[in-house]
Amino acid sequence: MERLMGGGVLQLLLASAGVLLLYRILVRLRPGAPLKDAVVVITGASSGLGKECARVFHAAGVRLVLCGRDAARLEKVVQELTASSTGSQKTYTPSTVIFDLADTDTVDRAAEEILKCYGQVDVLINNAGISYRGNILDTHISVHRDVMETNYFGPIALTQALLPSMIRRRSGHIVVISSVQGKIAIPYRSSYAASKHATQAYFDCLRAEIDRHGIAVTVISPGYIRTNLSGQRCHRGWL
Ligand SMILES: NC(=O)C1=CN([C@@H]2O[C@H](COP(=O)(O)OP(=O)(O)OC[C@H]3O[C@@H](n4cnc5c(N)ncnc54)[C@H](OP(=O)(O)O)[C@@H]3O)[C@@H](O)[C@H]2O)C=CC1
Ligand SMILES: CCCCCCCCCCCCCCCC(=O)OCC(=O)COP(=O)(O)O
Repeated sequence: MERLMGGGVLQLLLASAGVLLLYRILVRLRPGAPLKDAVVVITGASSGLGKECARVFHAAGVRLVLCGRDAARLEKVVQELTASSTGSQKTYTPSTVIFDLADTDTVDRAAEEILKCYGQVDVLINNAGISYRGNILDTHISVHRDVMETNYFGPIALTQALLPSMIRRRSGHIVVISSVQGKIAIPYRSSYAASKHATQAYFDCLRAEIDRHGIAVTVISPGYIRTNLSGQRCHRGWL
C-alpha cells in the first residue's frame, strides 16, 4: 500500500483532487449557470494542471479555448480530448490560440483572437507559469524579469484585455493559479515566490474592484503537484 501511494499515484490523486475542487468552486460560485456550453479559456493548456483542467472541462461540455506557445503541443491536446469523447455528453472541439505570455505586446492581439472564437469568455483560467530555483546572490536581475513576465505581467495583461467584454455582459469568472508560494516565501525560490505574491495581491485587488460588475475572481493556491514545471524551470539547482 505504501509503495502504491508513493510517487506517481499520490501525485495523480492530489492533482485530480485539485482539479475537482476547482471545478466544484466554479459550479458553486455560479449557481443556475452550469458550466455546460460555457466558454472557458485556459492558458498553459499544453501540459500539467492546464491540460488536466482542459480534460475535465471538455468532458463537462464546455466550449474551450486552449492557449500556449507551441501549436503542435496544443493540437495534440485537442486530438486527445476529441478522441476521449464518449458521446454521453455533447462536447465541442476546443479552439486554440497561440501566443507567448512573456511578450505582453502580443497579448492584446491574443485577447482579440480569443474573443473571436465564441464572441465571449465566461471563465478565464490564468494557469500558465514557469518556475525558478537559485540563491539570491547568484540570480541576475534578468531572471527576476523573465519570471515576472510570464507569471505576473502576462496574466494581468490578458485579464485586463478580456475584462471589458465581461463587464459589458455583467458576467464572468477570472481564475488564477497561484501557489502556496503566493502566501509563504521559501528559500531559493525568490523570483517564483515574488511573482506569486504579486499575483495574489493583484487578483485580490481586482476581486474587490469588479465585484460590483458581477464578476468573480478566484485565486487557487496549490501545493506541489508532479508536472513538467520543475523540469523546465528557469534556472536549475538547489534541491
Ligand atoms: N506543479 C506544481 O507543483 C505547482 C504548479 N503551480 C502553478 O500551476 C501552473 C501550471 O503549472 P504546471 O502545470 O505545474 O506546469 P507545466 O510546466 O506542466 O505547464 C506550464 C504551462 O505553461 C505554459 N507556458 C509556460 N510559459 C509560457 C509563456 N511564456 N507563454 C504561454 N504559455 C506558457 C506551458 O506551455 P508551452 O510551453 O507549450 O507554451 C505549459 O502549458 C503554474 O502557474 C504553476 O506556477 C502552483 C503550485 C504547484
Ligand atoms: C509554523 C511554521 C510552518 C511553516 C510551514 C512552511 C511550509 C512551506 C511549504 C512550502 C510549500 C511550497 C509549495 C510550492 C508549490 C509550488 O508552487 O510548486 C511549484 C514549484 O515551485 C516547483 O518548482 P521547484 O523548483 O520547487 O520544484
